[in-house]
Amino acid sequence: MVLATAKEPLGEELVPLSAGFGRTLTRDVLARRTQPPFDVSAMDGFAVRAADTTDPGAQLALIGQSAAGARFSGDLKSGQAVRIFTGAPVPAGADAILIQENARFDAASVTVLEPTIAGRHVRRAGLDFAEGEVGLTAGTRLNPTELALAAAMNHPELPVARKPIVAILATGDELVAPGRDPGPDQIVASNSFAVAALVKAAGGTPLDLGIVADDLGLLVAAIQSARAAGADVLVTLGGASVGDHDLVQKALVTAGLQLAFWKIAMRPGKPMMHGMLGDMRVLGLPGNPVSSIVGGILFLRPLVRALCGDPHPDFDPTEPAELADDLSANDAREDYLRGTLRFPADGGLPLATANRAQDSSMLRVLAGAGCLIVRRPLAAAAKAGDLCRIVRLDRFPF
Ligand SMILES: Nc1nc2c(c(=O)[nH]1)N[C@H]1C(S)=C(S)[C@@H](COP(=O)(O)OP(=O)(O)OC[C@H]3O[C@@H](n4cnc5c(N)ncnc54)[C@H](O)[C@@H]3O)O[C@H]1N2
Ligand code: MOO
Repeated sequence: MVLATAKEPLGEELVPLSAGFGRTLTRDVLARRTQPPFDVSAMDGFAVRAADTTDPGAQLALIGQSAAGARFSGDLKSGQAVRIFTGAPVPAGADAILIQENARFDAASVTVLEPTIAGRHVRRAGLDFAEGEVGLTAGTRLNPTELALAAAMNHPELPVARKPIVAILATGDELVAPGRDPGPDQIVASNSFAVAALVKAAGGTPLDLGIVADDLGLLVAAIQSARAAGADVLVTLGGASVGDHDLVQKALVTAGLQLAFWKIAMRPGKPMMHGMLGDMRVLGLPGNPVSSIVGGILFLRPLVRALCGDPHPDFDPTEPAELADDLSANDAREDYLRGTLRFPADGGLPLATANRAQDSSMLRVLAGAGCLIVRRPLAAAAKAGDLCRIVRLDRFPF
């Protein structure tokens, strides 16, 4: 349902290559030229006709030089050689390179020490790609190698999806920003920093709306400020449950939210909500730090990827592992247990151990976790050695 709100990328912009890393292409990118554009030497040595080198000791007349960026413009004939360097155009009439280690030479002549064969050390024109070929496809999230390829294809800038703006609103009378002096009943707000980093990692632009107290009027004003700022997505943190001070849903509805769902069969993250407020997507994450971060990984990241035009935003973030310990049967909520990983020396599947403490307030446990162990709703008890699925936290993607 969340991804259904992001069927199309948000729009296109051209960015210079230097700003392309991590951006998602909106179109196929075709080669604007052929690479290499001409036959090129792959080695330092001599351009020759291979047939002239079959007899060790054969002597060839040295008639000129071809360097990278400055070709030899004449024709090479039988019995002749041209001094050549890596990256230089192979002269017309030559069909092979004799590397200099296999020759003796002076200013006028070359003596063959080892024969070469036709085509040896010659990179043919178009070896890498030809003009008009598709080098990169729409939906690609640009990595370093792809940026280099785009440059080689002679593109100074690339068409990419506009970055989604994700407004992040922390709620709660008890919250103060890090580094302040919390009052006697207050705690330090932490969730926004994780959610903002997840947004960035997924390719969006986080917009921190700060902390708003549990006050209907203030909440409605903050929600409206997200719309005014042009947010594509609003993430609220906290106030999602059923308590008297959980006003976020009421404020969202007052501001015009069309609620799509509230509460899911998941632990952590049960009181999650989602809907549309005009054309702004809203994800209401629970306030417990672990709940908001796990919800961010499983729901917000795919949404941001979809808005960037990723053709597979719903890819499965889980991978196989082996349970290191027994696990008891699960209840009706899909569970994401914080766990540690060990990697067997034989290169087999990682071994996952569920942490004893699983309270959704415990950030130190989450930060020390290598994975989330996924337990399906109503999963039967499991034994050490059983296969399981994990979401790795020690590396992307998440
Ligand atoms: N009677 C019921 N009570 C609760 C239920 C329920 O089903 N029935 N669900 C529980 C579950 S599960 C969760 S999760 C929490 C989530 O509730 P809220 O989204 O309303 O979250 P808050 O009450 O605002 O906060 C929960 C907890 O997290 C702290 N918090 C909030 N925001 C932040 C932040 N930005 N940074 C750090 N910590 C934050 C807050 O102080 C609370 O301790 O509801 C259960 N209750
Ligand atoms: O399901 Mo709530 O998110 O754990 O504590």
